[in-house]
Amino acid sequence: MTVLFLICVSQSPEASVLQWPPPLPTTARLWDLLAPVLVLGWIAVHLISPVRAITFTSVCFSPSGFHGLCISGVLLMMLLGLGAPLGYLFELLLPLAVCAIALSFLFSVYLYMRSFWAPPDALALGGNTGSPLYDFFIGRELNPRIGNFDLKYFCELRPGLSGWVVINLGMLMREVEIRGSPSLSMILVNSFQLLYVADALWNEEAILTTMDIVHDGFGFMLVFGDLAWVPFTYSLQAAFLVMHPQALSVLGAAIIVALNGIGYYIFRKSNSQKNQFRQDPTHSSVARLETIGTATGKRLLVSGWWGLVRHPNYLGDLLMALAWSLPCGFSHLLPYFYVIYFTVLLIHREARDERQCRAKYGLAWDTYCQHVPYRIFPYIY
Ligand SMILES: NC(=O)C1=CN([C@@H]2O[C@H](COP(=O)(O)OP(=O)(O)OC[C@H]3O[C@@H](n4cnc5c(N)ncnc54)[C@H](OP(=O)(O)O)[C@@H]3O)[C@@H](O)[C@H]2O)C=CC1
Ligand SMILES: CC(C)CCC[C@@H](C)[C@H]1CC=C2C3=C(CC[C@@]21C)[C@@]1(C)CC[C@H](O)C(C)(C)[C@@H]1CC3
Repeated sequence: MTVLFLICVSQSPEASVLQWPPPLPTTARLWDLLAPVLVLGWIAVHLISPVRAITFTSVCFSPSGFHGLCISGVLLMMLLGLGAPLGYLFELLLPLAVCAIALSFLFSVYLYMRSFWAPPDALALGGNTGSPLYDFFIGRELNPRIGNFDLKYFCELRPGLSGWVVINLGMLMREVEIRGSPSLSMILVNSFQLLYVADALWNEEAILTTMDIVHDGFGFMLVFGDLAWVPFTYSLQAAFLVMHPQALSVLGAAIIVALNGIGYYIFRKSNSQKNQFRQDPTHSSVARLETIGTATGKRLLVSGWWGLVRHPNYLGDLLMALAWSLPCGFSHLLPYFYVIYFTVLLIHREARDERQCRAKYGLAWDTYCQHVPYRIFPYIY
């Protein structure tokens, strides 16, 4: 409901989340036969670049999600060259979201059912409370696979993230149809988010160490998050700009580009530093960093990016989130939905990670917290 509501708001003239009565869609606007064809076709395209089974010691990628993004990009350019009306995605947003939500629900039912045949060691700790509704939501099985095809890993990145980029491009094309050329704001939003998605797919294997893959079950929350929430709510700024053009000065644009650049730099450098340290602590780029030992044998970084705050990667991500909203001006709250939601998500995620690390590392974690007292924002939080 939230996804559909937000799309409706973004397409309404007022674009106000508080407007009353809310801009409800007619049933005709919710359905288009093209939508299920596109959603299923999109998933099928991404199945062509398959993911093999993942164990946390050996991973076979063939080919990478980044190649998948490039192939999708080339296909899209060819379609555009042939005159495909990509701008029609604007009108299709609601039907596409309805299909993605329905698909997420059906797929989660399948995951829930099949989990009863999974061996006990394949189940996730959190998703097996015995309460059917809760377990369905959180997910009972940790890494469900068909043969050696890992369903969670496949859904986490590829269809949703590249779907997000295509929707953004569709919004840009719609703007070109309406106004003759894309606005500076639309170009910035498209470029920033394309960079973010390309980065995620380029560094695809890094998600193997994220909480979602390591700890969480694969249930409705993650399926819906991956296949519906990400493509349809993360693209709200572009959808908003179609009907609500914004004047942006060159100086304003330069400041926003700088903010996104700084955010991306912190995000990428800190994530890469930790990944490198976890893969090979003797590597020259991390070998000189100060660390503390833990009872598990693993060490924790207390200098470099991870000595600045306990989650420098969240800090960078949040700066980028702000830079994606600013091109939409200050007249509406809707384009700031992402940065607000994301702040809540990351604060909650940080608290969850903190609990897990304290349980895992005990006293050593407390020592780390004394060395690095701030969680995400230096001297603030
Ligand atoms: N755009 C979006 O919607 C979302 C984006 N993200 C982004 O995903 C990225 C990954 O985030 P996430 O999976 O939450 O967690 P992190 O990548 O921050 O990983 C946390 C883990 O890192 C290890 N760690 C923590 N501190 C240290 C240290 N000092 N030295 C060495 N290792 C340490 C611990 O694992 P261990 O010790 O076991 O290695 C800890 O559990 C982030 O950049 C985040 O912003 C996340 C969620 C949503
Ligand atoms: C439906 C709920 C309101 C929230 C669901 C949460 C999910 C949308 C997010 C949980 C962790 C995510 C990650 C990314 C996207 C959002 C979800 C699925 C990520 C793929 C984005 C790109 C990053 O570079 C990343 C580090 C690869 C992210 C990994 C976690």
